[in-house]
Amino acid sequence: MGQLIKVCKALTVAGSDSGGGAGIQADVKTFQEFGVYGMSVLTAVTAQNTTGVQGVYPVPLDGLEQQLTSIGSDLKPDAVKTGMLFSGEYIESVAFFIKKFGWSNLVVDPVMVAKGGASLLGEEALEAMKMYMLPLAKVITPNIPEAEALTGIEITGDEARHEAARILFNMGADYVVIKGGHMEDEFVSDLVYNGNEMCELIDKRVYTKNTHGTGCTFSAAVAAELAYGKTMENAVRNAKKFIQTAIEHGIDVGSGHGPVNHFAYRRILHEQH
Ligand SMILES: Nc1ncnc2c1ncn2[C@@H]1O[C@H](COP(=O)(O)OP(=O)(O)OP(=O)(O)O)[C@@H](O)[C@H]1O
Ligand SMILES: Cc1ncc(CO)c(N)n1
Repeated sequence: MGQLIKVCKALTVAGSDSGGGAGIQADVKTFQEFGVYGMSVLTAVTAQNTTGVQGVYPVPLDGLEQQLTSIGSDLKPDAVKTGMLFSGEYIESVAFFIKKFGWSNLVVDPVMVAKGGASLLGEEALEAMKMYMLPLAKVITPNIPEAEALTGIEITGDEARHEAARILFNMGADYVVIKGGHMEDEFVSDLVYNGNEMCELIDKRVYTKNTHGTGCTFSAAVAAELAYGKTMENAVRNAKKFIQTAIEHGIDVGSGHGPVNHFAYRRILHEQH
């Protein structure tokens, strides 16, 4: 007779990346690495590889809603992460179901544009993101261009980044993490704001072209840690360690921007023991 094991569960609501480095695939791989049971609701299928995005095919709205209902009627996630949400209409629907099922520990990664420049969210969706998703978020994890789009502030230095964090906090998230991968410094700093204190998570910049999926992986790691009941402070600190190791040991596949290494953290821990 098999033994049944109780596990923590995390759900990602995002787009599929056929190339396996970002989107749903990055999220579920990351959940697995953290020992969390991963579930997924697809908003869209992207035809994508390390050289870019070749196509975006949304899942029909009723298909999105049925997936959310299927999860909600049977499996209660301990944390939920959203990534590519495709459109304002889809955002409104996802927010409706999150409220309906009372899901908490929501990590909103406001994915807008893929690294190569392809749009993953309609411009009309910005208002829906602010109106429906941010008030539900435990944490929002924009990169610099996303923080700029949501706040209307040009982030040219620390002062502006702090101001953007305050504005995002006032839109309703309990915590704001503005990721610093897009800045050019020797160290990469992610700014964390809880409405009270600003704190920075800092590590050395890795000079590599293999950074596909960094944002998805970081926010999925935060969700996995929240699913375990970790505090936000510990969740973001451990997620930063996880992504740093994954970038340092990037994977050599494809001819373009290769993916980060989702199993590096576990491998390295094993090698050390
Ligand atoms: N070259 C790098 N070296 C070290 N850490 C990095 C590097 N690039 C990004 N990071 C880290 O990776 C995480 C994601 O940051 P980034 O700003 O790249 O997100 P993103 O733009 O949303 O990523 P994505 O390409 O998936 O959309 C952050 O924790 C950031 O500090
Ligand atoms: C499906 C998907 N979601 C998110 C990103 C952001 O990197 C991507 N490239 N593809």
